[in-house]
Amino acid sequence: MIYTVTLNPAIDMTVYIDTLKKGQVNRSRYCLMDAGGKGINVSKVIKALGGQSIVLGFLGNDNKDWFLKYLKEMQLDFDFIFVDGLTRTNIKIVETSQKIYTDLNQNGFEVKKKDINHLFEKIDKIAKADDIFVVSGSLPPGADEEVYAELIRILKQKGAKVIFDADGKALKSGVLEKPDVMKPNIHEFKCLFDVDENDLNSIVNSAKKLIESGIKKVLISMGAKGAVFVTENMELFAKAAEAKIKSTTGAGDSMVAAISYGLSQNMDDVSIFKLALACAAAKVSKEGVKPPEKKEIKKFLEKISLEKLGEVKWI
Ligand SMILES: Nc1ncnc2c1ncn2[C@@H]1O[C@H](COP(=O)(O)OP(=O)(O)OP(=O)(O)O)[C@@H](O)[C@H]1O
Ligand SMILES: O=P(O)(O)OC[C@@]1(O)O[C@H](CO)[C@@H](O)[C@@H]1O
Repeated sequence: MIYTVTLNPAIDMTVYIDTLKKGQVNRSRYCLMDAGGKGINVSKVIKALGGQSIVLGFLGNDNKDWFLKYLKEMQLDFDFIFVDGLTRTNIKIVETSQKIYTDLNQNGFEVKKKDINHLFEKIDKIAKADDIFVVSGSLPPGADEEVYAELIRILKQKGAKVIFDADGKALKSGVLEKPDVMKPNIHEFKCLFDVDENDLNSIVNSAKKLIESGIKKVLISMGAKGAVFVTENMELFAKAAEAKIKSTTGAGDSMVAAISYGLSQNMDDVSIFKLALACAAAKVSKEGVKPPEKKEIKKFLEKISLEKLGEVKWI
């Protein structure tokens, strides 16, 4: 089974506006609301791919009804730990005139020590060998930066596979526990290594250090510039597939969905990377944080071309 773990979910409010004017009253053209947070977006795309997953993590008690209704309508399975307070609302501004995408993310509800202990106990009970756990997103206030590291330790002791996507100090401590797969974007990757984001070789050489440390696959996403995939056997680069962009939110999560689904189906690395790029392109073609449909993903899959590193001309 695939489990996605989201400790800081969010109601994503995507606001479409021609141009955002700072310091003025702005009126949106329209706005979409989605139940989000990284792992939840991953589960949406796993479902679109025809896979099954269970959403785990925390959810705020005070506004849980709307959120749960959304997940039920999407036919997603979930098993949350409910905590005091409101699940945060994150604002995603899409400026249609200039294609600028701005995120305004909130801190989220405060979790207590007992909530964290409950989470560890629950995951310790659930996890079995060969399960796949996606551990992703920011930590809510009250959760110390070691929480992901401890979670990865518990999961690895059980023999579960861990796909990890975090930022900052939580990323730095989690990486030491050697998750099986990592999907940092280039900014997150720069928390770990002092790389020049315009120099593909320096990115690959740093990713190889993670592979040498025992991490099996590292996918570094670079927004519109594409992505790099480094595994024990290969180093690949691909440009982002051309797409009519409606919202970039959740593009990285779609890649994580492809990796987890691909692993659950024993897909090879090349197929996993292609699927990740196709899922990302299909996602950015959707408004708000809506998952793409399988037929849309398939259409993009035909257009993905990979380049072996060494033959790449960097743009
Ligand atoms: N502006 C864009 N144009 C074309 N493709 C894009 C664009 N933004 C993202 N993508 C595709 O989505 C992939 C993931 O994007 P990105 O690196 O922004 O992930 P991320 O920061 O983890 O996203 P998120 O946190 O919103 O899920 C990219 O590698 C690319 O294939
Ligand atoms: O604040 P975090 O947890 O880092 O990111 C949260 C978030 O931006 O990630 C998803 C997109 O990846 C959105 O659904 C959500 O709002």
